[in-house]
Amino acid sequence: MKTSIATVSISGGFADKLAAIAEAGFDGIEIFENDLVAFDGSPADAGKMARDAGLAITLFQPFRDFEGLPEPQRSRAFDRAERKFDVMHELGTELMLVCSSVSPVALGGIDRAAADFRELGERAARRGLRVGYEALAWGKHVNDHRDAWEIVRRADHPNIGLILDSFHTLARRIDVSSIRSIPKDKIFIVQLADAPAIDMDLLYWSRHFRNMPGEGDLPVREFMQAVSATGYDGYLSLEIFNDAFRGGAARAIAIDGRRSLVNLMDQVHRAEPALQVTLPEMPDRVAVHGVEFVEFATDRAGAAELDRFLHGLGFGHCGLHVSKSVALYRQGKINIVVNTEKEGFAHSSFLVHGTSVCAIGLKVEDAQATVERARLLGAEPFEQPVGSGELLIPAIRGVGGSLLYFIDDKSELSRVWDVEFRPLKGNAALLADGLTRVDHVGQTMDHGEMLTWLLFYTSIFQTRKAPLVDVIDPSGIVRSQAIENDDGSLRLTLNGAGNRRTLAGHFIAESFGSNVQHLAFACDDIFSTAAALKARGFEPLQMSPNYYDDVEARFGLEPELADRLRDHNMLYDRDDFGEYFQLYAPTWGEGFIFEIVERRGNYTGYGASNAPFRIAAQKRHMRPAGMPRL
Ligand SMILES: O=C(O)c1ccc(O)c(O)c1
Ligand SMILES: [Mg+2]
Repeated sequence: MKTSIATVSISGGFADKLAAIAEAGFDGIEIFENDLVAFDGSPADAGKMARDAGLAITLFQPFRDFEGLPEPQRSRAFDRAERKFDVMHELGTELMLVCSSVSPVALGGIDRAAADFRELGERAARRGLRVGYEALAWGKHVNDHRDAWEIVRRADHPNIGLILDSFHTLARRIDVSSIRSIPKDKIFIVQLADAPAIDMDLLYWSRHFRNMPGEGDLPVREFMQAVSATGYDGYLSLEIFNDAFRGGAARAIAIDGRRSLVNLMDQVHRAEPALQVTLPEMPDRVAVHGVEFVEFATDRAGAAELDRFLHGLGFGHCGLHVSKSVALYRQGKINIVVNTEKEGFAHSSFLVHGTSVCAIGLKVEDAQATVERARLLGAEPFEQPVGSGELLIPAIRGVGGSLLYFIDDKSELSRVWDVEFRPLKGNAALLADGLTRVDHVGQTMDHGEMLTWLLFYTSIFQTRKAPLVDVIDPSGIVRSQAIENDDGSLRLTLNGAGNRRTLAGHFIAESFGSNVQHLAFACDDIFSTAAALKARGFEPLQMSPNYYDDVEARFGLEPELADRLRDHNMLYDRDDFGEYFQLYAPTWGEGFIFEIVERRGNYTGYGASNAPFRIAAQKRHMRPAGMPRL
């Protein structure tokens, strides 16, 4: 697989773009003309910089409004092309992209366009160059790759070929099987982009909302299967026009890009094994069986606070690490690890973020395979020295530099609790209020990071994304993207904060970066859990009385149920598949959220419709009178 990316896809100046692209492991770049025009060296300098960075220049683009012109515009277009051929010569690239004309004076006619391309092919051949033709989805006469291919076919010139761009084909829902019969030698390059399913003007959609394959909703894999069926094995070149990427972190976006291509071709290979795909052997996306543990990093004072809080939720302090200052709290299948070591990863994490979740442990089908796949997708494996008698738990870096550890049943990793912890007898049995497992983990991040982590989780694990949901905070919108596996044993929510005054934004600002903000625990009978917690002195987050009047009216609830909800400060939601009950603890620290939920039937959501009211309640709780408004 040969990978390339258009310079428009990455933020920064030309040198920044090159550095990020090269570091992410791409083989080449497409030079978007504006990036060259903005660059303050010669085209030869730009070409040298790219080659010095180890990058081929795979394409120079775009050349616009060429075909179908009447005279005198036609002759001028050829003159313009010759000027750009000069630039390409200096740059050191041999392929130019001509996109279909949007000129109001352009005339239609496949043969007219074919004749123009034949002549352009002659001129390109004299210079040792090639020209590829791409159908823009909004082209005036040509907006379908099948028409562009017919023009290229009739131009019948070795230096004229077709350029396929997944966006233009898929945005118009053009049948991709039409690609399979195109001779591979006539496909000069393949551009790839995905996009979220939004109903809008094609040009605007393309120029602002494209994203990496796998980050959007277009069937890019099917498109790429059709391309691969031709035998095409040239560059796969990302061409991503996206407002957020233009302002994003160049290195992170480049890594996402490379990850998206490896994942895409792996998916293509698995969907249609007969296709020739050159990729290193890699394990398939790994099945996850749940959250095995959540680890907090803190100090002694923080640990004492957490201890009180966890006891209040019915967790028993039931284990001590054999050699480290690490405590284990348990309830049902939930393991909470509290790490107060004075060195190592957890301690560094505590110094940066304060008391916070520094790691999540996932139960997976195969821990080694997970790290191997993640590594091939550009994730960062993590290792630190382990003490004698401890297990080396495979791990990678996740959101905000935190860790994802992997436990499986295949190896001795499954015995980690017995091997690494001395039981504290008695405590566990005393407590336990019916919490069974982690229902979901909410990770809060800047809005611009959401696609990065969406691709991270969906490319490494057998998971899929749920529809994006807007969570309405009184101070702004927080976008929430759930990622789930089929049996619901893994549910993650990525919450993207747009500003610092939302509860999510405040949390990122105060804890210095993206992190787990929200832990939701499942139970089987939330009313009995609520009663048991109450008996222990647990005081839930106080909801406004108006909420209960509204929820009763909205769902037509029986008055008794509404009263029970009100008595327990419980929240309620319902969808076509089931019901959802939520009980919140008061916010902890700078907005950390513990929640208890019960799903009845097959409720699919996370209570987004309750979010405005619960966030308002949380903010009231966090802002004692006289404190500045959040
Ligand atoms: O938006 C455009 O104009 C444009 C230009 C060149 C391309 O390759 C493309 O896909 C779109
Ligand atoms: Mg394109």
